[in-house]
Amino acid sequence: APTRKAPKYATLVNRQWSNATYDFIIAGGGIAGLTLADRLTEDPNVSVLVIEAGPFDWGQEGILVPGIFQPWWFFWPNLVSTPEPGLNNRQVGAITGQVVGGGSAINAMVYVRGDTEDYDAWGALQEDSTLSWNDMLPYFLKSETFTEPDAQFAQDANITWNPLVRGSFGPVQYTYPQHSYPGGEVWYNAANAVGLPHIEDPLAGHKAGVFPMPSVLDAATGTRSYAKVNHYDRVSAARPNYHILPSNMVSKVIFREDCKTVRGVEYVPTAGGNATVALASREVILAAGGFNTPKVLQLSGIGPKPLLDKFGIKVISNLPGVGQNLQDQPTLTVPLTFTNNLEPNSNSLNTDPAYAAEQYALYQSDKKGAFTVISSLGTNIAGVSLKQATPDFLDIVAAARAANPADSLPADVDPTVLAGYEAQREIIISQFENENVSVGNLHWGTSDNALVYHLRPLSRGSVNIVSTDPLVNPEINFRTATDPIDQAVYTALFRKNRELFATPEMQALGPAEASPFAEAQTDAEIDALLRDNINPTNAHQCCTAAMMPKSLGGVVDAKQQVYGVSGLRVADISFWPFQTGGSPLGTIYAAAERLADIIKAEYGISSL
Ligand SMILES: Cc1cc2nc3c(=O)[nH]c(=O)nc-3n(C[C@H](O)[C@H](O)[C@H](O)COP(=O)(O)OP(=O)(O)OC[C@H]3O[C@@H](n4cnc5c(N)ncnc54)[C@H](O)[C@@H]3O)c2cc1C
Repeated sequence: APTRKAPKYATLVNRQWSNATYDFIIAGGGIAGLTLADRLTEDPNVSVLVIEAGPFDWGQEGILVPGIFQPWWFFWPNLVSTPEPGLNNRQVGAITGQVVGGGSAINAMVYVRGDTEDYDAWGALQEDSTLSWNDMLPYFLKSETFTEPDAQFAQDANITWNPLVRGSFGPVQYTYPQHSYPGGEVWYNAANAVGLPHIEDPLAGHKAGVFPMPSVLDAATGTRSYAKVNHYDRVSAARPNYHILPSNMVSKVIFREDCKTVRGVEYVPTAGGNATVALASREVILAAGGFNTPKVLQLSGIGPKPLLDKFGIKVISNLPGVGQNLQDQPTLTVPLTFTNNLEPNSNSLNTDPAYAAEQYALYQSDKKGAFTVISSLGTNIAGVSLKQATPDFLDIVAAARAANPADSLPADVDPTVLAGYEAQREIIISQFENENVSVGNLHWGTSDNALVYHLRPLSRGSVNIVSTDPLVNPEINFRTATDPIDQAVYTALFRKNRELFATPEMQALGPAEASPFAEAQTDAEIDALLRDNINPTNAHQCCTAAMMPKSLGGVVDAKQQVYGVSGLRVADISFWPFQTGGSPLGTIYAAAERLADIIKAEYGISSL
């Protein structure tokens, strides 16, 4: 591979010029984008431009301090779903970050890897893929540094871990919040009492049981460890070859005369204005997240031909899967009242100014206390397998197998997309049978609501452009709860949450579900309640440019290269075939580390 001198520009590009040339241009400076940019620019001869739709944050406490958590600073504006057919046509806000660092700058910092079966199945779905849990584990370790909590605190807070699955040298810092509320221990014991055992290490590949949540908290500073800090600030001073252009949106990928080989990108100011072209001598890498990567692909002529034809976009590669296969991890907030809740709890920072002042002083002096916890979240969570959720789990499995997969997708679905869904569906149903694999999470932050998460939906949604204007948001249709099996699984999880709150441990606190939740008792009543109250998104949108064979509606190959063109890859959460049982951030960092090695090997790019 040719080696070239890096251009001598200021590291932070804050002006634009036409036809600037880089080796790699990355669309989107979120988790995947900045991880790749960092690793590729380890070689001083490789130049990288990251074009990011959002601005740099200005170090506000709402981003840095978990207890002050104000994610709305950088929500992508005006993102709303279509009326959701499975949710009584409710329209819901769709959330994703628009800021340097992407979701990592505003997320809830919960760090939980997926199950071993997830990564093994992703690899098995794709020809020539080496992807598996064993392949991913070294990249999890490379991506992160775990700081052990104080030994006495760990013992008191049920924190245990297996050092073999915890990294020590990577850029992403994580530890545990240095705080626990008394109600958290009660809930922990109640979870044990309903058959959810203590998990030694939720990062070891299984987590069907209860555990304290690891958090991407930098133990040294007490602040959020996010991609801007761990993959840009950490290295930028020494990397004149690593540029970020903030507040600009890639509108489309542009191609050479052969209509196949990538030439660069066109981009526009996010606030509106003229388009500019930047050229990539090697590759363009899309890392714009689960909603926007498919949008950029479609605007570039890569997507379902009928959609592209509708907007008069020249078809570069007819890939019916682009923008399909949308999945999230729906959430349900169960409102609660208590006659005898313990104080302090996760509401106390809001209701008790003296407590808040004392905790803030403790945070400032020792990086400990309630401000190390994301406000509104507690510190414990429980993964629940379908068998743990309901003794009738095999009935749900049988019903899922008996159903016709085509009934779960829109009538006009492309046959390849349907074939891919059928393959995924069988994998997910077999996960339902596995007592080690979680299908949901239960969480109580110790105040006035409990959360029930659905991790492995069978329903599939879509993201499709509605305009050729790059500043217009795509149409987002989650199609949550359109598959009846999802409702059966969610009902089992909802009942499991009730079982937990009915234990003597929790009953001592006098909890009651608020109306209309308390009234819902039969399966039919719970089904109706869920349709009125499920939030289709936990901001974990994924899988809209999936790594699967083209015959299965896939968009990228085993090296995450987009089918039908050369010089274009997808690095972000869009490449996932289906959701894992974890929270996404750790998998995205690790997968980007893995992709960086794939690209470096191809071009002979050196590492530090
Ligand atoms: C409020 C919130 C809470 C969350 N909580 C958790 C949690 O606790 N744990 C967890 O694991 N995950 C959590 N997540 C999810 C997690 O943060 C995301 O899954 C993750 O950030 C996705 O990484 P990514 O690299 O795929 O994309 P992102 O990190 O979303 O980065 C994509 C970037 O691309 C930019 N972009 C988009 N379009 C363009 C374009 N056309 N041109 C240029 N730039 C573009 C965006 O502005 C964004 O910065 C949460 C997310 C949110 C929003």
